[in-house]
Amino acid sequence: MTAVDTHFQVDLERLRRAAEQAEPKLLDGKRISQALLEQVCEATELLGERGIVPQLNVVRVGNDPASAIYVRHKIRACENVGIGSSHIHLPPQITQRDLLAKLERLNGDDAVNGILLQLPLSEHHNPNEAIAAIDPQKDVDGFHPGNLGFLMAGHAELEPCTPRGIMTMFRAAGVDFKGKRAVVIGRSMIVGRPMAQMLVRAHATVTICHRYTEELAEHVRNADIIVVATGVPGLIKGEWIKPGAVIADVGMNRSEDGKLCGDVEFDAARERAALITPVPKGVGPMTVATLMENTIRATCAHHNLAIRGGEVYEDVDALCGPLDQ
Ligand SMILES: NC(=O)C1=CN([C@@H]2O[C@H](COP(=O)(O)OP(=O)(O)OC[C@H]3O[C@@H](n4cnc5c(N)ncnc54)[C@H](OP(=O)(O)O)[C@@H]3O)[C@@H](O)[C@H]2O)C=CC1
Ligand SMILES: Nc1nc(=O)c2c([nH]1)NC[C@@H]1CN(c3ccc(C(=O)N[C@@H](CCC(=O)O)C(=O)O)cc3)C=[N+]21
Repeated sequence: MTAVDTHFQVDLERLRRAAEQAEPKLLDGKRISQALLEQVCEATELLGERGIVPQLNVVRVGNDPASAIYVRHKIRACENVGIGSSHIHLPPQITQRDLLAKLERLNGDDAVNGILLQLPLSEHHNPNEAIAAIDPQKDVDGFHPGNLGFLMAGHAELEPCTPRGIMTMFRAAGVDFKGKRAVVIGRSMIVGRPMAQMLVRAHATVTICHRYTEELAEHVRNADIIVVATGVPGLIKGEWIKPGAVIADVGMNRSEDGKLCGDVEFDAARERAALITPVPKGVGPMTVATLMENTIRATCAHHNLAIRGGEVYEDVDALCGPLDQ
């Protein structure tokens, strides 16, 4: 599918069939993620035949309640697909130095294929330094500066899960990127910026908006593809949506009654859009499934294997074709 699929190639056709089952206008992340996880499961079975069990290690610092929920989702996903997991929960007051030492230990542990440092950390930590301390080959979040650099260069092995999951969902739904106007609202390192890179690589014309963007509504009105990741509920109004636009809503906002909602006025936007992700059951499950996909990729790379079309290949270099988009 893309240049980054050297070690594990997902069958897009199967994801397409899942996308087709969705309700009208719905970009059904839950359904597409299940089709992706099925393929991850098959990959763990193939690896299991060779005595290899992929292993993901999640490191969580402090007691952020949302982080606790997300980590639980990730560990449960590992259990469901046959990936081994462990969860290291560190106290909020752990020093930066001790945190780095923990990460170093995981880097050196040959049984660990993926390391995920759940964000946010505590106030006194330096997250960039901590992320940079993770072995880039185990960086299943794709946040290491080396991996982000490879992403910009067009050939990262491990890419950030949320934007990659959104691209997978778009591709499963047959979204056309070439020459289309894409607007990304939010410029974080974990979502907005890598998202914009992936869209531009797919030949969209990309605008990145943020807090200081003037006339946000005008940018959105012109967009064929809209990705919103701000954490501001209802920021994007339904009436701004160009008829036929495709929308991925990354926002995860919890209202007082405990309900989740995104950054887009869902009902009004759905009226006009061609496709829109719901919250929940949209981008979130794709993020988790892509984390599983990345863990397989890191494991295969570690063992110099490739999994494609239900087969395991040992001579990976011979498989690497020319870079595509
Ligand atoms: N479903 C999933 O899998 C995931 C969901 N999330 C959710 O997505 C949301 C964003 O996450 P993340 O990227 O980490 O968040 P950050 O807080 O790191 O970034 C938010 C971005 O939104 C921009 N922004 C904030 N307010 C406005 C505004 N009024 N107008 C325009 N832009 C604005 C900020 O601009 P500026 O840079 O100028 O401050 C910033 O770039 C959160 O709700 C988070 O919980 C995140 C990751 C995964
Ligand atoms: N190192 C790191 N990597 C991350 O990938 C990372 C992170 N830190 N910090 C926080 C954000 C947020 N994030 C989500 C993952 C899954 C759902 C998810 O599964 N959402 C469900 C609902 C969850 C619920 O019930 O609360 C859904 O949308 O259907 C949401 C958000 C990953 N993040």
